[in-house]
Amino acid sequence: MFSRQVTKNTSVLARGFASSARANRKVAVLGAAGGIGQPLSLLLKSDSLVTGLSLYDIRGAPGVAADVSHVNTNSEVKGYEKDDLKDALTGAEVIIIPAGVPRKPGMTRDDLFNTNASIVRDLAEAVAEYAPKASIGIISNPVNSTVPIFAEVLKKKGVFDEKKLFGITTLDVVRASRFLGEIKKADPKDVKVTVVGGHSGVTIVPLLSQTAHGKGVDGETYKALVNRIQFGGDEVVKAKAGTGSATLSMAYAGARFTNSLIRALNGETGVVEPTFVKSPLYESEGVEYFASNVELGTEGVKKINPVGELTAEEQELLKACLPDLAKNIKKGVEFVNSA
Ligand SMILES: NC(=O)c1ccc[n+]([C@@H]2O[C@H](COP(=O)([O-])OP(=O)(O)OC[C@H]3O[C@@H](n4cnc5c(N)ncnc54)[C@H](O)[C@@H]3O)[C@@H](O)[C@H]2O)c1
Ligand SMILES: O=C(O)C[C@H](O)C(=O)O
Repeated sequence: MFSRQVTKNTSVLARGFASSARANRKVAVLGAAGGIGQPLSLLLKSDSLVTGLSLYDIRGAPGVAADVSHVNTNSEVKGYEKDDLKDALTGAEVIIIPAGVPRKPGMTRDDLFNTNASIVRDLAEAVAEYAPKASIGIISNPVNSTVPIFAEVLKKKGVFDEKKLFGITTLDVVRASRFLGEIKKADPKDVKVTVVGGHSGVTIVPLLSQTAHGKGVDGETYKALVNRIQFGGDEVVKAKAGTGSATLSMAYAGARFTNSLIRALNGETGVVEPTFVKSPLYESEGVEYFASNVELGTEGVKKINPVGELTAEEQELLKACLPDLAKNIKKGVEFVNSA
């Protein structure tokens, strides 16, 4: 799937680990029996960089694990459910979390807060206890709030490392690349779009001017494209008519992010992914977490790239994003600290 990377991976692994044991890259998926969790687990099983898979869900993960474990790649797969979180997390180096409820038509991501905030908080407590040094990727919505929730729990437990906590916003760039590719009749693999901000509605800020294909898009086409990137999630929620939100494209995006993270942890240089992290970029405006292109390294976040030059339209988009994002972040922080 990630063939270009895989070719590169092989050479990096060959260089970095030829004379030693293969790096332990055990990945835990929390929420592994869900709409995202199942295809994500399959994609991770087919990633040669993943050496072990620990699949946890409150229900159903042992069945998913038994199924996925028959795929003939080298990694070990184990399934855990109910109270087995300790065993699921022990030894995990990367933890990807799609646990929580998805939207139904008419809902915003923030409407999921009441249910998902406590799920994410409880999982964070377990991670702090059983895998405090792991790198963590959060998929559960609302990402703009669940990442701060996770961070606050880790801070309270004294194990927060801002280099190792990521909100997964890869789906926004996957969509942007596909939608712009459709308009420009270009292969999406050649269409790289930077998307910054957060992961919901107007907090999603595509920077089309920064890509050759996006530069010439203007007028109504520009407006419609920005709207489609910002509200692509709603398109899927509506089409699924009450049965959930994006699962397959999210699994693809989550597997891509995980593959990039592991390549960087393994020592590959120049690995850049967009992700929602603790960021200095707009901290002075009360926005403590922000998604931008982030260079990943052996310790997690290596360098947070600035947003670059913006057009007047993009400045307007950013102006609309920041207050909403600040509110979502504050809500997450207060959820943990007012309890
Ligand atoms: N970041 C993104 O771009 C993005 C994209 C799509 C969906 N999402 C979000 O991902 C989440 C999951 O979506 P889905 O479609 O897979 O939902 P789903 O309902 O199909 O699956 C969620 C799974 O989480 C499990 N779960 C619930 N509480 C748990 C807990 N405490 N520990 C472990 N597992 C638990 C459930 O049993 C279920 O199997 C939603 O919040 C959704 O909004 C985020
Ligand atoms: O739209 C949703 O609720 C799920 C996800 O955040 C998405 O962008 O598809």
